[in-house]
Amino acid sequence: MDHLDHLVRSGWTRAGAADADLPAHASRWLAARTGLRPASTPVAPGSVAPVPDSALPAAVRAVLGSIVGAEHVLVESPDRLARAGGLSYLDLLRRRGAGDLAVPDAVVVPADPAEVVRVLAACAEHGVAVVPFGGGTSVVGGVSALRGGFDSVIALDLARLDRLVSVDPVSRLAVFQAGVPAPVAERLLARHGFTLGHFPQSYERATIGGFAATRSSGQASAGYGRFEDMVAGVRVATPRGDWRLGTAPASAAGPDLRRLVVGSEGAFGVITEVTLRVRPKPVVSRHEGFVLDGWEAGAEAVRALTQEDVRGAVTRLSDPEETEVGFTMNGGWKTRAVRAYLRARGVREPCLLVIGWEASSAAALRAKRAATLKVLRGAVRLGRPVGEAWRRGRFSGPRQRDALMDAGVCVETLETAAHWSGLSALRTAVTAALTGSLTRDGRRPVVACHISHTYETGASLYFTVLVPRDPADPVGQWQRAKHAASTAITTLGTITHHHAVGVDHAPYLSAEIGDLGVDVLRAVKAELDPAGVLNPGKLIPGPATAPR
Ligand SMILES: Cc1cc2nc3c(=O)[nH]c(=O)nc-3n(C[C@H](O)[C@H](O)[C@H](O)COP(=O)(O)OP(=O)(O)OC[C@H]3O[C@@H](n4cnc5c(N)ncnc54)[C@H](O)[C@@H]3O)c2cc1C
Repeated sequence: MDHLDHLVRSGWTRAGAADADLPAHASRWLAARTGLRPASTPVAPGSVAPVPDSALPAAVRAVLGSIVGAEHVLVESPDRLARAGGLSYLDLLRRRGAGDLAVPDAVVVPADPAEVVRVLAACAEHGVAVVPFGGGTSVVGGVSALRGGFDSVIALDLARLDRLVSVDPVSRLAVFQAGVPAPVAERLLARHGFTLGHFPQSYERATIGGFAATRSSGQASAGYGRFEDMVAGVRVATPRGDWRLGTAPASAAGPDLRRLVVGSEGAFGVITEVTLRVRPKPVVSRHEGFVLDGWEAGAEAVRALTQEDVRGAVTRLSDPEETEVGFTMNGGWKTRAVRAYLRARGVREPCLLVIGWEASSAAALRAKRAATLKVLRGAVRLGRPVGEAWRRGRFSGPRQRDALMDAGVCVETLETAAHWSGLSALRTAVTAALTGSLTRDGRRPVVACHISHTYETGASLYFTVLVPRDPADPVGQWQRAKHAASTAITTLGTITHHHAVGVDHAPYLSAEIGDLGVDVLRAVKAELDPAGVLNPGKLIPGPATAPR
């Protein structure tokens, strides 16, 4: 299956680090700033993980083959290794040979929703754990092949559920099968003049079903909303049968059960179709860069833009550290000129703000932009080149992860959100927790942060961490830092704004939703998945969810 080959990977890109080398000036800066030394050699590059023999009994394999076709039950090592986890730093480390890697016993690739229902019924009957697998971009352990209490586990790859089922241009609705990757969805919608407007950084790989299962949020969320806001209906396969929800634009028929499915991370059922609200494709767009002096001024400006409803579809504020990292990674005479200009304007702590407007006409865009500029009177304008450079590179950040890992860097991200009144305290606490945990033996972390999803009442915070890898304990180094950050987050914000719970956040869930909330999730799971085969160890805290 050609389209799955790229999933056998040690990194984000097909070619690994070769896709995005680390420029020499960036390596020099990292060495000076973090203490990175050439001695910080990478763990073995490439996929060196051992693949155990498949534990799936031959009789069960035959049953699954009778449902999806024997050729769609894959048991070869590369196919299984390809679905052994997602794309977190720890996932990538494990594929490079550090720590234990959970490998599924088989990959089952059904063709349609009916086959998914039958596969789930068979797995429930035979006691086989099922890990739904979309694009495999989870960064929280969501696609780790955990068995729970079962002897075997399959990855249920949704790649063949790849159709745009229908478009209703009058109601502006489109029904997609769950395995459609985001770029394909956009291409299919463009033929009808529509867009979803959902562009997370994982856009190039993630799927419609994965977005719905994780309550994803894209870079243009200020204009188009979170993915859950786009979901008008869902079709879900459960071990107890097919379930469809969402028949009208609004309803008072009891609690909104779609909300129970969206964000259920494959623990309640497998989403097979999603009905999505679509929007006319914008005719014009424009991205510009601005600089505010200091985090507080920047956050205040973003709050004003949001609460006065004049932000762009993209509204993204970097803190001083992230702005500095961006300047340094770019390098070159243009960056030097920008720095000199900002100094001349008296800016001491530059915070880059990128605004992207979209509209159906040039006049409408001009009006939107004018309203934004009125609120941004105190900002230094850097103009289109800076904004458009961000737009061009908006999916390329992850490519540099491979090169950074090869250079011996621990590189990872985490995210949270809080109300405006508590946002800066949350940023300070998480930065301090990460810095405190990772400053060791001459290693000094870079902890950078940005706001990229804004709401009337608050915003998300997204942290990027760079620190020389601890060669003695690379896995433990990040686990301790993540635990420190998560502990700080539980008192001030949400444990996850858009990455979902997976394995990594499950131990912190009850602090947010209460033990009663966890019991409600357990009760729903028991009803929909009585045998407990669906994605064990994910979402719902339990013995399998100790911090990784
Ligand atoms: C570099 C990088 C950047 C990222 N940027 C963003 C971002 O900007 N915004 C954002 O929201 N997220 C981001 N993510 C996280 C990730 O891309 C999202 O969680 C995405 O929604 C996952 O989609 P996927 O198809 O890859 O799902 P997968 O990773 O395959 O699965 C995610 C979870 O959902 C379950 N699942 C998948 N499909 C289904 C289904 N059809 N039915 C039921 N359960 C299912 C899986 O079992 C798993 O628990 C990023 C990840 C990476 C690696």
